[in-house]
Amino acid sequence: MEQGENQSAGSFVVSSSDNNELEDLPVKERCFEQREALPGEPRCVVCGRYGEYICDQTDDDICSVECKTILLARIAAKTKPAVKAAKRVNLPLGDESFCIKDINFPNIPTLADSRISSLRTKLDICVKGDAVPDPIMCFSACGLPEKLVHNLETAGYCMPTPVQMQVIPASMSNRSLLVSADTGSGKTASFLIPIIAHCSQVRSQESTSNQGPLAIVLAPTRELCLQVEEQAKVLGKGLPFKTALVVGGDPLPQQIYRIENGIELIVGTPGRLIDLLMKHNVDLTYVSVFVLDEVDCLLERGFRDQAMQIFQSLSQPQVMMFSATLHSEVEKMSNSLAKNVISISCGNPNRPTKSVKQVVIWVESKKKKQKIFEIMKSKQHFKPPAVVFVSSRVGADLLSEAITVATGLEVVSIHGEKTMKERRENLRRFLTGEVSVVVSTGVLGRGMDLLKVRQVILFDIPNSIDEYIHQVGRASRMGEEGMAVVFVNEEDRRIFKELVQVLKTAGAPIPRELANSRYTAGVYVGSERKRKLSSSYRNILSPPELFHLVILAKGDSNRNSAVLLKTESIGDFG
Ligand SMILES: Nc1ncnc2c1ncn2[C@@H]1O[C@H](COP(=O)(O)OP(=O)(O)OP(=O)(O)O)[C@@H](O)[C@H]1O
Repeated sequence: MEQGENQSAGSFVVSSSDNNELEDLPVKERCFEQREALPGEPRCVVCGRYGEYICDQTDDDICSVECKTILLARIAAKTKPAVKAAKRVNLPLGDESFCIKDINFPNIPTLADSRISSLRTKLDICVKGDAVPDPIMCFSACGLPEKLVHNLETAGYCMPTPVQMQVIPASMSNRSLLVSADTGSGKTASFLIPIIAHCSQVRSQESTSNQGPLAIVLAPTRELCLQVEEQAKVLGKGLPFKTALVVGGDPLPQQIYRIENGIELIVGTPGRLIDLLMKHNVDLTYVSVFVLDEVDCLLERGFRDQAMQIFQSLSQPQVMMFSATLHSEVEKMSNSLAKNVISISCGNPNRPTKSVKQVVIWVESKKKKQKIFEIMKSKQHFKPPAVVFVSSRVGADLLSEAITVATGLEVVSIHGEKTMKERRENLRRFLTGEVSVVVSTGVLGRGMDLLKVRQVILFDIPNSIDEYIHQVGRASRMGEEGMAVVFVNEEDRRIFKELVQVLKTAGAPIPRELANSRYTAGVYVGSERKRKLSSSYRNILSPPELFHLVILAKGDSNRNSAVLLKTESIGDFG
């Protein structure tokens, strides 16, 4: 069972599917003993066979001890390439030019407190806590290793995003953090950059032979762990920084082997990590950074006990907690995990990112399939690649097959009952554009950076408004415009109130049935932005593609006197 799947779980236990049949296979000695790689699987960089484990001295996939030896010999023979000096970002002088503390240039005067707070306001950053470090404006401003700055440039990260501007210096001053920022705003790099800097600094100074992990990142799904580890490898390339991925469905012996051979960062799901820690003695003495990505989810019933168990096996680490949705309960819990926590909030957390247009359609359950077929057959409304979210595993399989039959589109599904191999392969096919639609349960709902996706369809609305915010957020990364089409009907009444509030704040059209429902009683659905709302409505829905849509007259709190904007002609979405 994973985050976002519609099965009552009770407490999370390591399921048997977490330990698949491959687990007991030993590491291959010889190259010929290894099997051929299937499409999408990692390949050995030496012979091209299945890359069963990763060579500990590099980040490359390797099939066997034999190929590892060849690879290391090749590396040793090569001369070290020259490292290009990191480019400095030259900020223009004048009113809009800020110079924040730069350890490379200690003589440059820094901003007065009032300018710092005005800078934070401009960047939409709010901070709470004692002695919060000033934001940085460029990556080279806080003593990151040159190689890391180079890797950031190579990855196309020219400037930090607002959340990174504040989180990186705060984290590098060893403070524990609770961070909320929009979906797709760069939270992952904001914790990976300080972790990589810390690990490579420790390793380059260390006199002991300790090779145990220095940092742990927990995330609720395997796919998210995979993605975070992948990003860590890209940003930490060429530094004394190695990672281990500890997720269910992948063989445990390889994960243990990798950790035993010395790594700096473990990225894992709580269940599998506990499993590994119980079966194998891993020295956690030197773990000084503990990250909870999607912390609100990790501190929910089901994950909380395991996350706490892992936390308790560490000795007072710096704790960094991240999510696009945070509430006071998590804030209270975060204070029990660490002292003197800094709270950082960027942009518009607890709301869907502004760059996604929300289009909510009232559709009765038995008509949902027909509606999604119509959308996917419409050149005007279907904007692939698209992610369709459903509430159950069976539903994901059935719907993906049904879409293929009805539209001819090739569709894959991803959910917790599939093997890790199938999940990896389906995700790869989707991300490489081989298939244009993926139907998923909540396992792709949080944290997944599905870069090209600009459309999500919430076929089943999730159980909570927080999951709604995360799922809608898959349609936009770094402020790119996207669209979320949301099917709603009476069965979703548990979420009506919050949904109406969210739609209202975004200036999104509210279907008449939703606005008039008795379950939205008490929520003022009138809008002070009628004109703006109407025009945004027209942008999305040029006739004849009209919903049953109401927009209340300005200042009119009587929901029954709603002004009904065109209900007669119902087009593709109707
Ligand atoms: N400084 C930067 N410059 C350019 N691109 C960046 C920068 N930082 C992050 N990105 C890119 O922005 C995208 C979104 O980042 P990320 O996945 O970390 O968002 P997030 O805030 O964790 O979102 P979510 O809440 O959905 O998990 C990624 O593709 C990432 O590579």
